[in-house]
Amino acid sequence: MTDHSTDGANDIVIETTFHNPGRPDPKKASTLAAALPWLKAYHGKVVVVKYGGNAMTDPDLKTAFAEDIAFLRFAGFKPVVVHGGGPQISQMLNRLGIESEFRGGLRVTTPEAMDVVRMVLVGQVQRELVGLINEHGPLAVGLSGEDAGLFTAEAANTVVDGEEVDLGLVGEVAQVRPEAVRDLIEAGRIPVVSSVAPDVDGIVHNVNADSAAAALAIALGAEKLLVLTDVEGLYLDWPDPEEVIGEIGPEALEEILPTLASGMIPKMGACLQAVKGGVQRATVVDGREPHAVLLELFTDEGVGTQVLPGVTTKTRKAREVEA
Ligand SMILES: Nc1ncnc2c1ncn2[C@@H]1O[C@H](COP(=O)(O)OP(=O)(O)O)[C@@H](O)[C@H]1O
Ligand SMILES: CC(=O)N[C@@H](CCC(=O)OP(=O)(O)O)C(=O)O
Repeated sequence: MTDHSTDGANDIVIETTFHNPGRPDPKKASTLAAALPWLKAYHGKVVVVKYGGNAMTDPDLKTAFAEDIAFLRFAGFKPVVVHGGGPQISQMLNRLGIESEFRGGLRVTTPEAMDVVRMVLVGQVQRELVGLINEHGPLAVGLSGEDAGLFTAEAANTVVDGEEVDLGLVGEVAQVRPEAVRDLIEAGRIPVVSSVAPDVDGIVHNVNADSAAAALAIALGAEKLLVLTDVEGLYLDWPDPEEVIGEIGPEALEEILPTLASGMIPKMGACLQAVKGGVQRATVVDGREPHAVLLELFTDEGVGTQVLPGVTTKTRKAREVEA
């Protein structure tokens, strides 16, 4: 870089290799230019971002998330947010003295607990995210599976240690009518979806947000499902933090799914469902990292765990060695 500053009398031109604080930093331009392939690849494409309750604990993280989502929209993506709020629901249930337990990564939901789930997800978490995104313009519109027939649920039970467990009012998405979400996207809005859904009789069920996000991503023909959580990705041998799986194909994931624990069961199940349903790739990333969405979508470094067809299982370390 050439600095044309002079000493006045002798017009000395000084050659410098460092950034002159008075001038634009060329590194910023190269960071922006490096995003070009991703901007081209995702232009006009639907990206469903699932924001887990565990990645919402810090106000700064939530602000950075809202910035990322607004950024995507202004960069020509079509972002759709599906949010969770498991820890926030548990906190409210505790405050109200209502007991709840998780079986196979899903909350056993009594009618009393269901009222709290709906109140916290739709009335609290969704409202807060809508407000944060709308600090960047009149963009976000909140809705739940109850709005415009978006989701129809059917009762879901699960098998734990070989035994069928009755989960109460837990549902899985049996049908999606994505028209309302599509209308919002086409109007330039950002849908923010809560994972509660009525069954055919109108009884509202508690749907795990990962599986709601997968069902919506499939129905919208999304390019990508991006899942933000509170771990770096899928650990090969949980809870040993040594190895994180960098990429895995659907067949291999299906094989290891029964060996997974707690919240990773519905999460990886949802990624599998999404990819099998035609979503190009599903990625689980660490939402505790500020701007995790931008880092994942605009860099080639491969953060988190990617599920995509046609790859052999690789840990992140193995991938780094290859690169
Ligand atoms: N193999 C694994 N790799 C990573 N995390 C795992 C694994 N098995 C279980 N977990 C647990 O799953 C949790 C993520 O699921 P969950 O708590 O439902 O997150 P979220 O609120 O983001 O949906 C992790 O915090 C971790 O405790
Ligand atoms: C059936 C079931 O377990 N539903 C979840 C819904 C919220 C959710 O999925 O939140 P996270 O994404 O933060 O885990 C629950 O009650 O906690």
